[in-house]
Amino acid sequence: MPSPSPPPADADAARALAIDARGLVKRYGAVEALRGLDLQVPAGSIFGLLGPNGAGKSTTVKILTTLAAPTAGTATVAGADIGREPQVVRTRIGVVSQASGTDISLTGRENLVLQGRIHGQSKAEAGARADALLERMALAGDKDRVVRGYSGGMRRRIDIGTALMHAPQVLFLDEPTTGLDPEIRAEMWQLVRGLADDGMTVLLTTHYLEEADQLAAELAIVDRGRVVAQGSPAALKAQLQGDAIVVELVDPAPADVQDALSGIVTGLDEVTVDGRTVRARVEHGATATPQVLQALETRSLAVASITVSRPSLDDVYLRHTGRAFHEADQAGDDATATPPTAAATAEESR
Ligand SMILES: Nc1ncnc2c1ncn2[C@@H]1O[C@H](COP(=O)(O)OP(=O)(O)OP(=O)(O)O)[C@@H](O)[C@H]1O
Repeated sequence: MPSPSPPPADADAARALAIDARGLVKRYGAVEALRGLDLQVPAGSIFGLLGPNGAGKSTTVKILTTLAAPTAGTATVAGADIGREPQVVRTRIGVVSQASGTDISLTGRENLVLQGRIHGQSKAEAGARADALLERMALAGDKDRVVRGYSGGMRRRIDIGTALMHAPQVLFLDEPTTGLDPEIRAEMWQLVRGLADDGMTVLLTTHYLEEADQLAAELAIVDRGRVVAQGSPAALKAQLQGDAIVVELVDPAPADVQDALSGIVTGLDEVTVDGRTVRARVEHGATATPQVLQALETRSLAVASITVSRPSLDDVYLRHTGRAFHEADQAGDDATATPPTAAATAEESR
């Protein structure tokens, strides 16, 4: 006999999913951009897709927005199957890519109205919706100026307004704040939060850890074509016990520095070395700091600085990929490379 309210067999069954991707694979010739990517995005919230350059974020978005077909795997977006119902998917999604689709020779309002007309709206309907969105995007005062004269932040807002003209259920935002200064970035975050407050699902790709931390209710860390961790930023950080300890040495660290520290400092874990930087996890940062300093001094290794901090998303990334995020981001990832082991260091991504 089934119980009146059985617990869900699968946590995903208990929440409505705006995006449900299973086993996505994408090969470009010999390059395997996606290697079996799974992604479950709850409806009505901001979801961050976080990963360094080349991790596979853009490829994932291209597939989910029906611009590219997966080599293998399936996905539904806003309840429609990307393979069987691509037209339906397209009517239910809005896409803001890094390359703006806005016509800079038209006014802000003309761009939005044009988009509405393309989606089959009457002139009056498109005009009314454009005005409401321009108000929402804080562009009402500039709506009759040509976009060529807009600032970077204003252009980004016009791009978002244009993508919202047909009232999509899911909005894809690809690196929405790249190139914007911090003040404008904060304004953009407010705007995106407002969209989710109104029930829209926002899939945000970013390589800014802080952006993912601030904005995303939940995020997936993508590394070399796979999701290696998914959860709320707080939950992902909470999985890491203890403190992060980072030592900057004056000279490059010798290869055996890990052994030197692990043997002497109690409770030291996950030691990685990257040039002059030594990172580790410790149970109690305050207790371990003098021990670390002493161990390094015994080896005549001069210390430039030492910091102890609570786990950050950088630490989460390091835990799941074996590499520091900024290193992987700068290097770009080689999708054909062998995935690293947990003990791998940033050296591998070079
Ligand atoms: N059309 C293509 N042909 C060949 N290789 C490709 C193509 N598109 C992407 N790739 C490769 O697939 C991998 C994933 O690329 P993708 O653009 O999805 O990464 P990303 O995480 O979005 O990075 P970025 O932030 O730089 O856009 C990379 O190794 C990239 O070089």
